[in-house]
Amino acid sequence: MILGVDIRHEQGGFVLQARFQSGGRLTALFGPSGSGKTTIVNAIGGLVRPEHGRIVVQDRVLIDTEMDVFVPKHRRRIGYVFQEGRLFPHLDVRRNLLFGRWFTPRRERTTNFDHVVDLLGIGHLLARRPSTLSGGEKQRVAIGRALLADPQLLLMDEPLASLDEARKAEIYPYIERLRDEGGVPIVLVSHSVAEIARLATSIVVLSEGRVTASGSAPEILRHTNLFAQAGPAEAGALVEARVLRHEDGYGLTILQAKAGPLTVPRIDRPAGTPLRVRLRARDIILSLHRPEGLSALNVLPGLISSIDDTGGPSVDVMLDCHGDGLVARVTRKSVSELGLVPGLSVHAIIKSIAFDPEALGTVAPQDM
Ligand SMILES: Nc1ncnc2c1ncn2[C@@H]1O[C@H](COP(=O)(O)OP(=O)(O)OP(=O)(O)O)[C@@H](O)[C@H]1O
Repeated sequence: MILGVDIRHEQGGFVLQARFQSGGRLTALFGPSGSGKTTIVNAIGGLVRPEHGRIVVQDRVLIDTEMDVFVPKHRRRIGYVFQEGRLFPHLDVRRNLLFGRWFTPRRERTTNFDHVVDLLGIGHLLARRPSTLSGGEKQRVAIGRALLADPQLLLMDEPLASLDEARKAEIYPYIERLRDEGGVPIVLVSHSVAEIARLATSIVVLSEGRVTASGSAPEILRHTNLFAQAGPAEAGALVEARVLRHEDGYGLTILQAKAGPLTVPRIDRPAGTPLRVRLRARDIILSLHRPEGLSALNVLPGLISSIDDTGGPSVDVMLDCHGDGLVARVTRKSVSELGLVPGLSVHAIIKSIAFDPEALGTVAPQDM
């Protein structure tokens, strides 16, 4: 277990009572404003002292109120990356990066400077002052500074929230590399389902100070009702696929997933690249028979594994498509008229343009 949190804390009229464990390399904390995400991050980092409970990071107990253990902030070895990078304006990038090390005892400094610079692609920025960097570059430097302090855990509290979509897209691949090659587990606070679909290996969903769900990213994202606040059907399945080939004449790429081949708008990655793809529940329709004469390019056969009926007009139908878990959001009327029940074989139909390009990320093969 990388992270174990079981705390109770009151502040103002707000009661946080959060309990979860995560073994994921990137754990996303997701929930509406005021649900307690930052309070949890601050409790892990030592900025908030919870009244009751226990926090364990990489088998090290940071807080245990029953045992009277409270490791002070500066002894925790927790890295922080804030929404605005908080770099020192009077120091160049190299000195900003090295600043991270000053608080780490010499014998514990194991992170290699050049490796971090390379991982984050900031070698060409070393002599520059923060005021001359773009928002995305500043965040990459802030991440590097936190990493060079040799943390046991990296806390990122909405690190991309102040960036526009283009800057976010520029920084995602670096966070993916950090997740897959950085060797430091990450806790990321995010409001965006697309962002966590792309980056998270584990997800903790919070609501009003309580954990409403936690588990692996593919498992949690399939339950669309957990993400109701982000839009009626923002959630969907995460599947792992590889780039099979490109059809340049049509501007398309064919991916291979366990569920079958998937045709998507062209992705500029070489054949063989592993990717995670988010298939939103609202973009999938179901058919009892293999359709013919249909313009949609993706038709995946599968079995209904369960039906999530939360009482509203739409229902989430969980599918097992040769080992890939998909979810389709259909009307309650369709469930009844088509006679959809667990065990029935169906065809999932997805338009190729329905893939969420924002959520298309690379994935380490052992991830999913
Ligand atoms: N120092 C404090 N004193 C009193 N109440 C506080 C304090 N800090 C936060 N709160 C309250 O605790 C609740 C949880 O806040 P928190 O910042 O953890 O939420 P959040 O999920 O991170 O929200 P956001 O997404 O808006 O950042 C809120 O109701 C907030 O008003």
